[in-house]
Amino acid sequence: MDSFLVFSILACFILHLFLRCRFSRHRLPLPPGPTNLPVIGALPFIGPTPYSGLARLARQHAAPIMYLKMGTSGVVVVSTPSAARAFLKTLDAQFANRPTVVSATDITYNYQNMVFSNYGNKWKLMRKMASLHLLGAKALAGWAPVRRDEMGRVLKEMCDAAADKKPVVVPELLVCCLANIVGQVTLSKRVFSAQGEESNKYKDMIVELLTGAGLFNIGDFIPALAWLDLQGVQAKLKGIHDRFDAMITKMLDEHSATAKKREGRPDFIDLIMANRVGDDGETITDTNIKGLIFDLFTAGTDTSSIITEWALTEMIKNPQVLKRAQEEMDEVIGRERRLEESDISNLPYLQAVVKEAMRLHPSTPLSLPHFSYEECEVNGYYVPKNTRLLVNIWAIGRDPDTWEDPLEFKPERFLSGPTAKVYPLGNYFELIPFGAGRRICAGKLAGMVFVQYFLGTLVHSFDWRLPDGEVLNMNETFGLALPKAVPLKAMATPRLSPSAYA
Ligand code: HEM
Repeated sequence: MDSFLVFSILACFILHLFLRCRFSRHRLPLPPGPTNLPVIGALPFIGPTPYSGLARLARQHAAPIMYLKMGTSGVVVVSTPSAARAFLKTLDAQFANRPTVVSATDITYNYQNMVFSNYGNKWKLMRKMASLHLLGAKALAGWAPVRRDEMGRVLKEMCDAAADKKPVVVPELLVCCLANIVGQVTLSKRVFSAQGEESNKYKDMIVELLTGAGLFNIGDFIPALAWLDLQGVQAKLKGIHDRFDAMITKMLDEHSATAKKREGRPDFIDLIMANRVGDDGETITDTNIKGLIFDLFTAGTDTSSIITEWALTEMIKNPQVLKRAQEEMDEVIGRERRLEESDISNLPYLQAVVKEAMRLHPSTPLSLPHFSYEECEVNGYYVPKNTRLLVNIWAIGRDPDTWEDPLEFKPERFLSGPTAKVYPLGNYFELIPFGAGRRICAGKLAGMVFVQYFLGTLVHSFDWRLPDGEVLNMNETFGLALPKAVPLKAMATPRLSPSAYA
């Protein structure tokens, strides 16, 4: 009897604590933010470029953590390093899901890819396999020869253009090269024989996809209106998905027809197929495999190309930066050979240039949306369940309390002074171009190598100038990614011994 009484008192006490906790949380205020209009919420206040519109609203409301309604959906936007840390470190597990949005249904194979699947066993298995066989440090080192070979082909194309006194369109060369790298390591296939009409069509398709996916689609925020597809976004994305799916299906068919030729030399898809069941019985399905291939071709090509293009553009705009980077490379590498990946650790100024480009021109300015199914409390605010999280990477990189002269391109800030030690792989919330926490970019190591190796090679191997009569255009086009509005077209003149390009 006594123990029953003690148990009852304890149970009442716990229930009381639980209710009090719930009750008091509800009495906490929501984070500050703009007025929410009925049905449309704060959508009209955001403007045409959401990353800068949301940064402006956060400043106006003094709200590093800002809450607003986009349509009928609750959204938290974080715009400073400490606000990002509060969500991507302290509340990371809770916000590690992705929202379900109508415009993503097709392009994610109904959320069966890695990028858009919810946090759970399937996602963990896909990430583990990707890290083990493709994107982790050891696997990445294994395909360095593919990167070297593809970069060599780019150099030859550029030398031909220089001999013909023609300019090169930098993102066209880079995306073609990256697609060929991803194709080879994933499916043992060079996707394009050379940069040209086919590869440019592919590039346009990715740009269209990322622009469409980044648009604030009304149907995603007011689900009752989704069937109307008012902006035509859903139809457009479905069209792009169908084209991509046809390309992936064809590549997979060829892949299985050529399996014998690869015996003893498995590629990523061979390895996934051979290890598709996890320890807990979770299985990577054929649809997951298609989704993964889709992720690698989309997330793995344009992102690195965009940052390399911006970095080179900033160097052409700031010739003293270009000159200092070339001097460093001439001293470390000389002019008799081209840059190798193993040189990068000896090129601190090149590394600083890359970090500065990632700070000022992050390729995914609002990262990818996160989602929490549970309510929570953060810094004295109440955040309801079913809230989306947008991390404003663009605003964090320009935060005036963190960065001196935030709008200036100054790689030197990463060589000495308070921000010298900042590194962009998720531990320093001042610079998170790849995000942070559990959902941090699965290809972050590859992304770093791509940008440093490509940029370094382009700058070491060529002198750069704009075609006569042209001026540099620094405008951005917003989508999920943030490319230059006008692709960088420039004259590249070889500066190494001819044998270095062989
Ligand atoms: C400089 C280049 C790159 C940048 C700036 C970048 C940036 C990002 C960002 C911001 C995210 C979202 C993180 C989040 O949700 O919090 C992401 C996710 C992802 N990225 Fe990258 N990325 C780059 C290169 C790559 C490459 C080369 C690959 C693969 C070949 C890749 C594959 C992925 C995948 C699979 C995800 C989804 C991860 C998940 O949801 O678990 N990325 N990336």
